[in-house]
Amino acid sequence: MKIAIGSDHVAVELKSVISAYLEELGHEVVDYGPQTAERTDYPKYGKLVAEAVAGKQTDAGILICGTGVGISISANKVKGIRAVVCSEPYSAQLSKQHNNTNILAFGARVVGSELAKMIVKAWLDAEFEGGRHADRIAMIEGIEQQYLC
Ligand SMILES: O=C[C@H](O)[C@H](O)[C@H](O)COP(=O)(O)O
Repeated sequence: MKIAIGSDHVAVELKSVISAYLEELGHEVVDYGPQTAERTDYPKYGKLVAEAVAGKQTDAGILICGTGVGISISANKVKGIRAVVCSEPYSAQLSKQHNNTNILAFGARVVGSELAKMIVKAWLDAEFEGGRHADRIAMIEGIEQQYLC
């Protein structure tokens, strides 16, 4: 898979660890920054990765900030994005199986690198189940049509 990754200043180091892990798993990684730990603003990188995923330049996205909250909220403002913030693998897995999430987020101030890898693996390995869940995604898209231009 081709995977977009982005963070803010808090998570530059964890972004490198996760990028290397993704490459070990055989994925192609596109790094949307930042490249240094100089203080910056997570909405910029949430938007860049969300646009890559929504525009189908990449198959999926991973976003990391201090908590994963701000950067996932930012990504979710882009039409077509279903970003989830997780701090354990179970929610990551179910977010793909039931909610067909296309961006995974987590917090560098919340999870360590080994737990982050487990969360990433659970998310990547899971598959959307469709059926009743597809009906609910269609309902989410209905809300999006109403409120996002
Ligand atoms: O949701 C926001 C993230 O956790 C940010 O990483 C955090 O707010 C950055 O805070 P600071 O600028 O104090 O490092």
